[in-house]
Amino acid sequence: MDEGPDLVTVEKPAPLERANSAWTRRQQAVSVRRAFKHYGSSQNPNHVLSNLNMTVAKGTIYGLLGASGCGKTTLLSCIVGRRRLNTGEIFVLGGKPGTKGSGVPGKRVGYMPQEIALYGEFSIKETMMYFGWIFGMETPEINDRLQFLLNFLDLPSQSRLVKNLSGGQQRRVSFAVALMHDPELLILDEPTVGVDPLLRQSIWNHLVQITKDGNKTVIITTHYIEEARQAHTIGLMRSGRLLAEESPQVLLSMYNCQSLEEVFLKLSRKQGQENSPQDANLTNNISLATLHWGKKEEPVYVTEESGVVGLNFHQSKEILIQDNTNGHYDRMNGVAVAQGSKDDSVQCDECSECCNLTTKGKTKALLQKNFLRMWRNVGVMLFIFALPVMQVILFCLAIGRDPTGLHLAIVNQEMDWSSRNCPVYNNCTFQYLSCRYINALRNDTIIKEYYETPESAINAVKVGDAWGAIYFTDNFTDALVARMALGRDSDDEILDQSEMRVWLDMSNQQIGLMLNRDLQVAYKNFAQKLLTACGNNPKLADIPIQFKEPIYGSNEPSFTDFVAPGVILTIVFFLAVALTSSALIIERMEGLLDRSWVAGVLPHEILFSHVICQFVVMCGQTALVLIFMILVFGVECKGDIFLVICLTILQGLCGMCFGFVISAVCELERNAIQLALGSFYPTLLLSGNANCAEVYLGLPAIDDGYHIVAVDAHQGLESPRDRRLPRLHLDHHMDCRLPHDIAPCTQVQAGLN
Ligand SMILES: Nc1ncnc2c1ncn2[C@@H]1O[C@H](COP(=O)(O)OP(=O)(O)OP(=O)(O)O)[C@@H](O)[C@H]1O
Repeated sequence: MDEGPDLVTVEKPAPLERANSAWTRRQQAVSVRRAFKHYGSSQNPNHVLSNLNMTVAKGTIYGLLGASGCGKTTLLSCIVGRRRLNTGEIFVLGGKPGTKGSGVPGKRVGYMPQEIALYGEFSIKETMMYFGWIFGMETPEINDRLQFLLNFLDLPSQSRLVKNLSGGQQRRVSFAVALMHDPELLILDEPTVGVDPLLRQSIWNHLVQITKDGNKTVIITTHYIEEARQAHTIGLMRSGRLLAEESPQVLLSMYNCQSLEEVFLKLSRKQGQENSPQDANLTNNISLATLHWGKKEEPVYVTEESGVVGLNFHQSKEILIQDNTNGHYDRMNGVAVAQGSKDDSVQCDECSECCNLTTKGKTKALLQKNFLRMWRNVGVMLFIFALPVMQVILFCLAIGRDPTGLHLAIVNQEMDWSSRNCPVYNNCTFQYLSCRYINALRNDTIIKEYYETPESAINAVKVGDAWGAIYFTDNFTDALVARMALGRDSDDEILDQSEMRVWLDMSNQQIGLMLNRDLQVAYKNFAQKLLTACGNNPKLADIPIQFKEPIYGSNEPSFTDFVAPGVILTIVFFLAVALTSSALIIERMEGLLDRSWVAGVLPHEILFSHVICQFVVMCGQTALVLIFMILVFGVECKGDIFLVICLTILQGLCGMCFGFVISAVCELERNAIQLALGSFYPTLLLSGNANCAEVYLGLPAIDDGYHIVAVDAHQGLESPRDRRLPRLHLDHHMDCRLPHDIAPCTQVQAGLN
């Protein structure tokens, strides 16, 4: 039985060697050392990369193969700087990804993620423009490159929208984006899925072509293992480790296999057998060393340098390097200083770029992206512009007006029920005062329905046919006259008979209070007219409180005007919350944010572009809302309109910030929607905008001025106890002829005349 190849352990390097090895690592396109990565909490981690070493030489195609879920995408996302390792080191193009001046993420890499990660609302050309501008390319240059890529990848017309393309076409557009700026390092996560064999071959040919001169490097993952034969190196990955890292030819001959698939299966089986629980933490180097390689005499090279895993690793790399037409090998070994200085100069340029907040191209690309996405989405456009207008119209039509058509069940035992005759006298006649009072009730809000008995009227209220019932006794007029004439000498019976009795349905507080108010206002009007007809001062009908011209507002304030500012602010605030709270989430979920970040867009640039876009939208919404409120519905604006606009926009900015917080803390769109909706009432109620809250909660939108009148009149007239209080007061302290008589005096005066 064959024994595995010997493991050649390399001694711990001396300081100079270590410096050299660090230098050598920087010369590789990608070098990963002792990489560990897990998802989830540290208590319950899901280990994805376990002590992984990987070396990708410059100017090569590196095929990363492995079963689904073995960690390929995770490794690639760490290489492009989208994720961080838990421990370990990565060098990409001489620098650590994510550090200033490394150019990674940025235009030095071209990344094609596994998901499509393209804006569906964009055409192919717009997609290319977007990424081209981000990469700092000029428009004519982008156009040239676009033509080449359209032909090369056999793409449909450049004006076709990405969302209308087939899955395979979308993948090709995604591939074209990665190739767009002709990057130094191309990272392709399954680019050939859904691509026909002919095109797949031409893609591979292209990759071979671009790596020929040694300046471009490609890392590619694929599930079509056999197509990876065209790669210079193959990394076979399993369970977060590299089982082998070799050239395809060496692997095939080493394992005596016809296909790479067989090699992979062999290696996987071996690893499965060898990987007992106790050696699970050993490095992949050691587990490989224990494999039966079939070439007993050949040692496995395990050096920190190569991160070696397979046989003859260092050799195969040398061959590749020597193959490079521009003498890369020589430079690496002999002209190290020159190479180093080249890298330094690259870093320096990048540094000066880093100092700028953003670039013109990125700003242009991001702004155009945000506006185009909105413009092309009919739902979003309606949401942005039609919704606020609709809300304003509904508010102005539905809120602040008195309800109309309220049925009132009237039982008037003074009138002739059979002929329904209820005569109304407008002179100083004390007959049928009940009919005169009923005539004073507002006809626009109250629909008068006559009933024969109090029981039937009350029943009408109970079954919902009327909002209230009012009852006049058969000698109401006489009792009222006697009450006015006798004043303090009136007995209980006179007082009782002279009262109209009212039963209201108060289940709807707003309607109940409004009817209450109208019944009392009608009494005031009735008394004033009677006093005037009898030659008395109608003011005697008033309660002795004189409301002067208000310091602010008017004596008859409009409820609509009162609530309008709150409604305007609420509309602008919550529309801003709704628009921003999911903006980032959708892009994040579709992998669009990741792709833009890998292309070199920074978080503050994304935020800035959204703020600008949202600001423009908010200005439009503010203009629409104010035009409809003030110009169309005549809501009064007495202050400075400029201040109104500023305050409204500031409120919108608050909504936008709140939306961004939601966007940042929520992973899924539905969580964001839940949080945005759930925050509606707490925000409304805690913002001090109680009037607005009243409207939204459906609380009575009763005019404050009337409310006070209603409360006073209520205290003076309704309950027997309250009714006596003013009288006692009158008995001891007041003369009814004084001009400041209180309400009961009105009745006395009216009766005396
Ligand atoms: N964001 C994440 N949170 C938690 N676990 C994750 C996350 N992303 C990936 N994983 C897990 O990490 C493991 C490796 O996933 P990864 O996507 O890197 O595999 P892969 O080799 O690219 O698979 P495939 O070939 O199917 O794309 C999987 O078990 C996956 O469930």
